[in-house]
Amino acid sequence: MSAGLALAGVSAAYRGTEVLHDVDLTVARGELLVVLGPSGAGKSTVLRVVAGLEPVTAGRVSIAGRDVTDLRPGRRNVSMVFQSYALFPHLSVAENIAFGLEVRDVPRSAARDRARAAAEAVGCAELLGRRPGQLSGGERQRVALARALVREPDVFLLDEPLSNLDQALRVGMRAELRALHDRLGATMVHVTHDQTEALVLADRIAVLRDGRVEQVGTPEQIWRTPASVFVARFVGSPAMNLLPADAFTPDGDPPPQPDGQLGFRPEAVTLADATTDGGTPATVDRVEVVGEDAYAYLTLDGGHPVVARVPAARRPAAGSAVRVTVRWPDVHVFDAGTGRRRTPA
Ligand SMILES: Nc1ncnc2c1ncn2[C@@H]1O[C@H](COP(=O)(O)OP(=O)(O)OP(=O)(O)O)[C@@H](O)[C@H]1O
Repeated sequence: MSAGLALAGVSAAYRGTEVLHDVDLTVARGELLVVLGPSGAGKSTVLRVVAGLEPVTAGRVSIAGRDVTDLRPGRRNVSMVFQSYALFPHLSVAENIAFGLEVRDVPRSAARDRARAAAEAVGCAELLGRRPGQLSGGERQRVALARALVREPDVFLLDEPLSNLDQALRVGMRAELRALHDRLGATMVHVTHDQTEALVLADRIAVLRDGRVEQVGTPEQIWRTPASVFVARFVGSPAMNLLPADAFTPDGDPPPQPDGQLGFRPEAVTLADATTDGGTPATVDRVEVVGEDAYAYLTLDGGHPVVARVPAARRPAAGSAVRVTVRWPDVHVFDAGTGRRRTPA
């Protein structure tokens, strides 16, 4: 794997309080890595450390095979796109895009040509004469991307660039961003707290929790074999069900160590009439219909809550009694103490 970016044993602190702890991450050249985690996990700090905006307290950062740990931001050849877009309001779109080039002494006419090419690449060439105040959120986002692009960086750092857009625009821009990545063959690190965005966009996802890397894997690995209860519950909506092993008996042959905590996704749950044999008795507390799907919120006999995803056309009625079945192959077993995965990957 040729190295686009590597963090090795990186720690970082704000005013003496460590917020990144011994982070190891590698991003291959041309790879799109999404850093996913809840608010405060340290996602932005990872980007700031790579960009050189925050110093490390331990570890090394290298970009395109070059150790940049002690280099100032301007010498690292990275471009960062912020959630706020950070455009200069008094400059035109063309000047905003070219700004990074002019401070680098690129001649004016060359800078103008490159700004136009970057604007064309992200579909905002018709906006070059406007000012940021005259743009929609989606248009500002394109301009911010063009400004990152024009510098031809070794690594793009994207800090929640889609979070200020409405849902429809976010979905559209997400696909465009992925297409742009593929066209450029760019090395990108994209930060988000949105698990769907991560699953759709990423080559690989790094899940961050309290300043530590909890798991790194392809979207499929993160989804199918979450390494811990934290990852299992963070990815997927509604969240994976989690029960103590003695509260519930799945169907079929159990794995070698069926004790600990059992996790299963809402879509792994089958509901049957209360009069059928087998399964665990439960009561339906409430039902939410979302288009073709329905989410049934249940309480098992014994008091544990479970969510089931079923076809809306076959949803149970609130207040009714049902039987809940889950098959062992759909069950993830986690250690009750550490929360780490027990069932093999
Ligand atoms: N300038 C700062 N001074 C002190 N503490 C900070 C500073 N910036 C961030 N922190 C703290 O560092 C930790 C990590 O913050 P960071 O912004 O990297 O998290 P994040 O995962 O990007 O969160 P969000 O999704 O909310 O942006 C948090 O506990 C935060 O409060």
